[in-house]
Amino acid sequence: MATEDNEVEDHRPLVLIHHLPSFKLPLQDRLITHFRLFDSLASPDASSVRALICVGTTPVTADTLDHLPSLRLVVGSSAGLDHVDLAECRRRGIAVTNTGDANSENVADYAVALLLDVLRRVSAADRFVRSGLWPQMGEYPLGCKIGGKRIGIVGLGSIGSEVAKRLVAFGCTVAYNSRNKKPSVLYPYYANVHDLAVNSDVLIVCCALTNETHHIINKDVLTALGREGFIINVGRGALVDEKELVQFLVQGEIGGAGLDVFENEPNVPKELFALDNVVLSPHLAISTPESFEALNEVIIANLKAFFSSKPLLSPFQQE
Ligand SMILES: O=CC(=O)O
Repeated sequence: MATEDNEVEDHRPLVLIHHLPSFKLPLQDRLITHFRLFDSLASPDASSVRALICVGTTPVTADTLDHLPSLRLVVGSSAGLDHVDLAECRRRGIAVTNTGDANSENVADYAVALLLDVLRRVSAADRFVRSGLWPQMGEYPLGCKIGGKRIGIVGLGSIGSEVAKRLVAFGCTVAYNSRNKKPSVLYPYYANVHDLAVNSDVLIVCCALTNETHHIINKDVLTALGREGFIINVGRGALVDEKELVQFLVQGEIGGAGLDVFENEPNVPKELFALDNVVLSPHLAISTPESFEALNEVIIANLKAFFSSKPLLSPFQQE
């Protein structure tokens, strides 16, 4: 429609891209076809905006929401939403979406990659070759077989289920812990993580970070996992008591770890750098071009549904 001064009226709904300077939404340019974007809480548009995209783990706090009196939707660009004050959103009648299961396969692949790397010592072998040590090779420390390992999955949501499927194909056995036993799942269920650890060679942490799951992997669980046990974390850093984990690794009281997430990202405890039985990764488990496509689609679909008063595609549901 043309306005009086012949400018074309812009019907694209207004959306706030909420991000820390260090975070950028992959494929953000594609959103511009559908939405009018701005990215500052200080903008005059903040008072009227109804939907916000939260980029990465940028915090959405009560203070953020105070700038946005008309806000009715927070669209998360991650599966985990521990950086969003969900209780405050609920109190203010603001709906929240996450990425649903759009990236579960990518994250599950990465959990398995970390597990293979730690147990078969792939990154350590790579460092060994690159540092020119192969010609003088004496006894190279052996890795261990994947098949037959008892895998304990902490959080059998869509990521955990994909991990289970993959590791069963490797000949592993799977058991799990989650808030509730899942009636349709045949893997053995342990109501607490300690008992799961006693009966596992590897713990794979895939659950959401909440008040209940904060430091769910603590000293007792690490002790139960034992010197031959391994831990893989693709959930959130604070699911593991990182200080304890570092102590256990430095003292050789657990077998090794594959970590994509840390308690105080991007800071990684320096003690881990010297350990060949630890694989470190900078919170990359979801990051593939395919996953960025899927992420973009789910964000657009949620926003379109919201602005046309249809049911949201992936309202956040706690596992
Ligand atoms: O960490 C990544 C995610 O929660 O999607």
